[in-house]
Amino acid sequence: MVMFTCRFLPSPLKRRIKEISRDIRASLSDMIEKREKALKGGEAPKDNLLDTLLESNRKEIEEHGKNKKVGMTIEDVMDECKLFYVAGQETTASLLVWTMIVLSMYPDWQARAREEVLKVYSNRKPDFDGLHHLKIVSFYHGTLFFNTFTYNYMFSIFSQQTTMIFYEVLRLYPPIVVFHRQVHKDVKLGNLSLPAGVKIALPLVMVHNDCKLWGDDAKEFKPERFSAGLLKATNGKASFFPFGGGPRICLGQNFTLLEAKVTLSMILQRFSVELSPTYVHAPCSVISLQPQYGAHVILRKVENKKY
Ligand code: HEM
Repeated sequence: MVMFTCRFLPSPLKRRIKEISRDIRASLSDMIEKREKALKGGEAPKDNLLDTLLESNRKEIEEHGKNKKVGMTIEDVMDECKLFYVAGQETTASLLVWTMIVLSMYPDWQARAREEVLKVYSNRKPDFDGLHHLKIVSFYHGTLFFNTFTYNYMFSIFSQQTTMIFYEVLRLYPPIVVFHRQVHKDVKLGNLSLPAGVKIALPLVMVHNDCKLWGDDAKEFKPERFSAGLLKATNGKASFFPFGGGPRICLGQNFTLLEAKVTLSMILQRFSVELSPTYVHAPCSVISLQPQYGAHVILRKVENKKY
């Protein structure tokens, strides 16, 4: 994979990428070895992704001992760890950065979100139960996606709470702006006939900003469009998919919204945020969507008697 994607890069850069890839592999392999030894030695699994993977793998192999095809290899475990890190870290950071920028641009929404956070948590550390009471930051919704399979899948594993502000940020500034797919067999899609093997790109950022789908105010930040739920906001159309869709939909979407809600709550409890005069609005996609010249925002401690 590294070889393929690096084909057109200058040699020193290719060498550096290979070095980094080797270092990551070595460090992961070392961690896995240590945890495997500890688990085999009877230590209780820790509550983290690596131990969960190793433990479930061990049980699977124990149950189907003679079948060599069962269970993950160390390479598989390493790939899963890398995938979760890459898929989860950059994207969540992008969501939070754009949220901070947008709340600096819309102080009224910032004030509404802070008021709600302080009402629910006061100066306490945000906990899971309180997240369900965040109406501006979150709301109850029926979810919508492309097909019954995905709908059921989403419905069954994700809580019904999501985020008005975060959804509007994800609509206007989706961390991943385009998906790629390869057609496996000849298929007719509307007026298009796609032969097997063709690669297609779906620029979701354009769909998210399309006036025909979202109305004349499509380019404006209006979290209230999600106030009655996703189904209502999209009018039943597949016009909002920051986490992809179908069987390969993002595994971390519920987790990321939870993580982002806790982080935003903690920031709003303590700080107000405003745009610096040096901020230049220039979204650009470098793996994830980023503010090209940085997120120049000014944080001020909130005048809150509780602090
Ligand atoms: C704002 C945050 C996030 C966004 C916008 C996002 C978006 C996406 C997108 C667009 C996909 C591809 C879906 C497709 O091809 O249809 C994806 C896949 C994935 N995401 Fe996320 N993601 C986010 C956070 C996370 C987090 C926090 C984790 C893990 C903790 C995570 C784990 C994954 C995994 C494992 C996949 C691959 C699923 C598969 O191929 O079966 N993501 N994500």
